[in-house]
Amino acid sequence: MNGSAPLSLEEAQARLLALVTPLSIERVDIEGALGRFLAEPLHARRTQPSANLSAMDGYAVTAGDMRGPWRIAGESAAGHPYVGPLSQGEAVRISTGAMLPPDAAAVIIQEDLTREGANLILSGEPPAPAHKHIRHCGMDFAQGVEVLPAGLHIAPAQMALAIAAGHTHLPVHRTPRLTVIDSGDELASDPERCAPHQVPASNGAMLTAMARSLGVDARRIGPVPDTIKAITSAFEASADADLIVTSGGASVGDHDLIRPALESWGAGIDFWRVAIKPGKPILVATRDVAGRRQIVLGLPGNPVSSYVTAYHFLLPVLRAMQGAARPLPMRLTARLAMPLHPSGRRREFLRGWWDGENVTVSPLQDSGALSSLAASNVLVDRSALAGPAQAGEEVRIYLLQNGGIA
Ligand SMILES: Nc1nc2c(c(=O)[nH]1)N[C@H]1C(S)=C(S)[C@@H](COP(=O)(O)OP(=O)(O)OC[C@H]3O[C@@H](n4cnc5c(N)ncnc54)[C@H](O)[C@@H]3O)O[C@H]1N2
Ligand code: MOO
Repeated sequence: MNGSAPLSLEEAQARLLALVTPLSIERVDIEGALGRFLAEPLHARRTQPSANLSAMDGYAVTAGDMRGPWRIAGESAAGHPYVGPLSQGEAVRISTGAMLPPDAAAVIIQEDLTREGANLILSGEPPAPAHKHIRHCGMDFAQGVEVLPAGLHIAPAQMALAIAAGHTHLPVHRTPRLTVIDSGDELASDPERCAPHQVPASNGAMLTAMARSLGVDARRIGPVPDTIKAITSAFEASADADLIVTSGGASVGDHDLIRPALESWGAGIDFWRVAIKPGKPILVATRDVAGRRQIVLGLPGNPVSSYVTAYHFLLPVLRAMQGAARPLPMRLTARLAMPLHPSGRRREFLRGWWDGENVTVSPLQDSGALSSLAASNVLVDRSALAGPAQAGEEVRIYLLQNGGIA
């Protein structure tokens, strides 16, 4: 394993996602489905709008009767339709969202009309085409059509559509159970009591928080000392987890014990090392027991390496377990606000700030520097062995917000 070459990011992501089977399907209350992924295509239970409606405030008139004058026959307000017949020479006062009387064929907006007692005179222009201000029955969707595909992320707009389509519950995949293990003798669980040879165990909380943003049921173990026995015990205590994430101990030092602990626990290592900076020593392992698969992600301990690998691997695998059709973050294009030095032998993800147009790369790119990560909203994607880049050149970026998915 030590001798094999690091995988590319895309190869490694594909190998990890190929290990995933989406979790079982359950039906949950629609608000509880927010942030999750639709497990089956959703069909409309009703037609929207379910009648012809006015899109403007004005007056409804019959076909071929666009010049007036008209006599005002009644009113159709939202929720209170006009039920009587409507003849040529008559108009019905109508508000936005109100049902069009069955005999009406046009709505003239009130700005184009003048009211004189019970009569109405055209003072502006009639609508062209005549049906311009009418929202026709089924304009949004018809009963029975697919309104949302399986695998879609359920955000507020998708939730609203599902409600409008007549649903109170949605099919989603069960949320993954995740265990996050901090490992390292130098880790202090209390940041207020941290000796100079120690470091606060910030990765566990950070990784748990990233996972919880996907609604995942995450729990933490540790900090766990650097012994194979202690790490193996932490794996054994994670028997119910679908996914186990470790941070630290993934590299090549004498105290980097995640790989031997995985082997002693009976897990098989699928791959170790990806040609990215930060994040090279990431590993992926699996343990299949009684027809159930547990996936282990061993993330590097450096805080920014942990974050970047969680962004590219942990969040995608959690989305895939929840049935996401597009589990990977999306890449956008931006312009550099400043020149960049040539890059090294690994593809690099540089912390930066994107103002919506230009991106400024942080001068501090050490993989231990949380300060520049916390001041960033994007990762700039630099290919391996890229030459110098000039200000104004296009670069690819990943948005950190919302894990980089829309
Ligand atoms: N000779 C080599 N040394 C290293 C290599 C290499 O290829 N050859 N790779 C380097 C790279 S790249 C990385 S990334 C690191 C990752 O190493 P580990 O995953 O073994 O991480 P640790 O050594 O345990 O810790 C690194 C660093 O991060 C701090 N840390 C660890 N856990 C936490 C935590 N839960 N919260 C906050 N900070 C944490 C730890 O104290 C260390 O400072 O290896 C390089 N070495
Ligand atoms: O991959 Mo390490 O994450 O360069 O610091």
